Formats: sequence, C-alpha cells, structure tokens
Amino acid sequence: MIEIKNLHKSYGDNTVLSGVDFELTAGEFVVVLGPSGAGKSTLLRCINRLTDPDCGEIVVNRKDVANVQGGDLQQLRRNVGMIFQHHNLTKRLSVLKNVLMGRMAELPFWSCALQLFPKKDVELAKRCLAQVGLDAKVYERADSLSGGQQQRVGIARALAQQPQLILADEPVASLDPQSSRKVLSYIRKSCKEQGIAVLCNLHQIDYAMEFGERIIGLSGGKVVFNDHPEHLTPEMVEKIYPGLEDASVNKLVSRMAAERRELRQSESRLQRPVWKVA
Ligand SMILES: Nc1ncnc2c1ncn2[C@@H]1O[C@H](COP(=O)(O)OP(=O)(O)OP(=O)(O)O)[C@@H](O)[C@H]1O
Repeated sequence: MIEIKNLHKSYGDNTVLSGVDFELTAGEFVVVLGPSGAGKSTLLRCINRLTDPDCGEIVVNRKDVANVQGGDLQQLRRNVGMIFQHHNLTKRLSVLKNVLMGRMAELPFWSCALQLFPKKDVELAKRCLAQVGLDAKVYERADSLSGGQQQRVGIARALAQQPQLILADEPVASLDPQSSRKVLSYIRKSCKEQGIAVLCNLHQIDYAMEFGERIIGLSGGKVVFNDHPEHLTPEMVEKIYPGLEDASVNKLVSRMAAERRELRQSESRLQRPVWKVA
C-alpha cells in the first residue's frame, strides 16, 4: 500500500537518509528503531512532506507523492495522520473539540473558526474517543487529563482524520511504562481494526519487540534491518546501534525474540485447519 523507494535527504553536508527502501501494508504496525540522529524523524517528515526529500519515491496507492504540490499535497496530508511526542493539543479546548480538529481538513473554514461541527463529525469524534477508552472524558478540558490520557486524545484525533497511514514520532517518550503500554496498545488495536498502517518511531527496544509487527532498523541513513521482531538478534541490535555492547540489552533481545517466536508458532497452530477423522 505504501512504498518508500530509494529515499535520500541531506541537510548541507549532513547526509541523513541515503537510499531508504521499505513497504507498509494496510493495518500493519511497523516500528522504526535507530540511534539519536539516525534520521527517524526526518523519515516521517519526508513521508508527509513537512520536509522535501532530495530524491526517491513515496508511493501511496500507486501514486508517487514525493513531489506533489497544491491539492495533491493536501490530499496526501489528509491521508496521513500524525501522533506527536508532546501530543500538540489545544489545552483550553475540550477533549472532543481537540479530536474534531482532526476533521478540519474536511470542513469549511467557518465551521472550524466558529467551532460548529456537523453532527456526523461529532459522532465520529466520540467513537474515536471511545476506541481509546476516553468516552467519560469527552467534555473535559484537555489540560485536565494526565499525560497518557492526552496522548490517547492525540491518537483519537489522528483516527478521526480517517487516514490510511499514521506516523507516530516517539509517542511514548514522555510517558511512564504503564501509560506507554496503554498508548501503544491503543494505537495498534485501533489501527488494526480500521486497516490503518502505522509507522512508529521508538527509542525503546523492548516496546518495539512487544508491539511491532515488524521492525525497521535505521542506521547511518540506511535500513540495516527490516524483519519481524522474532528475527532481531543481539548482532542486529549492534548493527542498528553501532558501539552498543550491552549484555543486558542482548539478554533482553534474545529472550523477547524467543517469546515472539513461540507466540507466532502458537498463532499459526491455531490457524491450521482441523481435519476430522471419520
Ligand atoms: N531542519 C533541519 N536542518 C538541519 N539539520 C537537520 C534538520 N532536521 C534534522 N536535522 C539533522 O538531521 C539528522 C537527523 O535528525 P532526526 O531528528 O531525523 O534524527 P532522529 O533519528 O529522529 O533523532 P532523535 O532520535 O534524537 O529524535 C540530525 O543530524 C539533525 O541534526
């Protein structure tokens, strides 16, 4: 559904992305791992064209959007929802109105300026809030919510946009472990249910292995790993994070890869047809 082909981006002499290639399918939750400065945010910014790539293709629904402008660029941005590290909510507005901001691109200017939203959009926003477990908070001010709840409003806002792809840039960087798991679970579950592909930048290898259906390891501007979490090895982690020689990380990766292998085996056993013996 979404193909990134030979993407390049430099800032002056600083080559950030150097021939990045990968694909995403509908409903797939893919995590991008890489050291600080590897170009993870630049990659997301190129995909929704907040930054223009130097060359390469970004194919969404068989259309290369790497160079589109005007109406086509607006259409691309409608198709791509964003979840930010700091949620970017309007603090003094209600939770519901923040989610309705995700509908802005579809509504006339006056509707947003006067904060008068069609009933069907209000219902959609409420459904999105229910999906992230916030139905009881609809009319509360955004800044009265905890950090984790505010991030879930951010997810609902992205879902209300009804995008084909969600880009999440370190969505749990400022959350405690319990809230982080909740937020990642909600992103994965909601997107799976609605067939939305997710590309999610993370710094935590354990969350990447727990939640990612696939992991893309970015290092030195290139994809050095692109596979299911059960195939991540300590050697691969060192390739993604050069110079990281940490026995506890290696142990964690080996243990989690084994757990994921077991999980996949039991899932495939469940999917196998059962033959009745006459
Ligand atoms: N607007 C910009 N102008 C110049 N250089 C930039 C710009 N944006 C990013 N860079 C540079 O590009 C490189 C990659 O930055 P980027 O933010 O994409 O990395 P990252 O992998 O997301 O890092 P982190 O995990 O720390 O957020 C860095 O060297 C950064 O300084």
